[in-house]
Amino acid sequence: MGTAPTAGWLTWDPAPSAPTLALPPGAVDAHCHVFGPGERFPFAPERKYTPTDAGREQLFALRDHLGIARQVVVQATCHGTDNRALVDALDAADGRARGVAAVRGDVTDRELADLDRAGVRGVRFNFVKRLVDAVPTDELAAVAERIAPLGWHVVVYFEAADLPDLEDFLGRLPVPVVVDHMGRPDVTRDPDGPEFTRFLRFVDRHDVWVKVSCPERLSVTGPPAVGGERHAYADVVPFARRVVAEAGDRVLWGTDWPHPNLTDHMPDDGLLVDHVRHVAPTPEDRQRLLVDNPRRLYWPEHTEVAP
Ligand SMILES: O=C(O)/C=C(\C=C(/O)C(=O)O)C(=O)O
Repeated sequence: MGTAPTAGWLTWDPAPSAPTLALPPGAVDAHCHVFGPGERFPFAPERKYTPTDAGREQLFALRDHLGIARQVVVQATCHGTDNRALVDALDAADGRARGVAAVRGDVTDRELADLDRAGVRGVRFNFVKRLVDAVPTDELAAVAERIAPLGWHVVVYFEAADLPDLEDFLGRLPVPVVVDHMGRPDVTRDPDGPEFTRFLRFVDRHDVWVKVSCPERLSVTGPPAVGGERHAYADVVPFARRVVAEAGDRVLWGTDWPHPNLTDHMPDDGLLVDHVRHVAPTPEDRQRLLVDNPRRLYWPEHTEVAP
C-alpha cells in the first residue's frame, strides 16, 4: 500500500465552528486519534486504509477550540501496534492526555511499563473486519490478564451484529470494558427494540462503559442542512439518551477526530459538541459524561476537577 491517502479519503475539517454549548470545566474528549505525520511516524504496513496526516498540534488546537480540557488518544488501526505517534502526543500534552494503545500477545512487560509511564491506561481490541484481521481471542484474553495489574482497561470496537459472538468473551475479561460508539447500533431500528435492549442488558450485566460517540458514523438522517439549525444526527439521539439514562455513571463522549473512513460527509466538530446537549440534556448528565466518568477512568489521581 502506498503512502497516498486512500482514494476518496475525506479529511478533517480545518475550520470547525465554535460550539454553542459551553462545556463544564475539566471536560474530556475520551475518543480521538493522531495520524502520523507519516514522515515521522510511518503508517503500519498491515493497515487497511491510509489517512491524511492529523498530528498532535492539530489535535491540541481542536481541544482548545472546542473548550475541552483533556483528551484520551486512542490508537488507530492505521498505525497497527506501533504506538510511537500516540506516545509522542502524550509526551507533548503536559498531562492533559491519556492513551489507549494497541498491542499483541508478544508485547513485553518492559513495553507495557513504558506505555504506562507515558500515560497509557488501556488497550484496544478492534473486531471491525474492514479495519483489522482477526486476532485469536485467547491472545486477547492473555493481554487482558497482563494489563490487569497495571489498572488498565480494554476498549472494544465492534459491529452490532458481532455482539452475540463477543459478549461472553468480553464479560469474562478481568478488567473494565469500554465500548466504542455504542456498539454501532442500526439506528433505523427501534431504540427500545430487542437489538439495542440486548446491548444494554450486556452493559448492565457486566458494568460495561459506553462511548456515546460517533453520531456522524451511525446516522442515516445525517447532519443538518447547511445553514440549518444545529440539531444534527437526530436519529442517533434516542439511542444515546437510553445509554445516558441507563448507564449514566459509565458513559463517555469523544469527537473521534480526525474522523477516519467517513464517506458521505465530514462532521463539523463544533456541531458534535452541540450534539451533546441532546444526548445529555441536564448539566448533571453532562458533568458525569464529560468530567466525572472520564476522570475516574483516566485521571483517578485527580480528586478535584483540574482546570
Ligand atoms: O475512529 C474510529 O473510532 C472509527 C473507525 C476507525 C478506527 O477506529 C481505527 O482505524 O482505529 C472506523 O469506523 O473506521
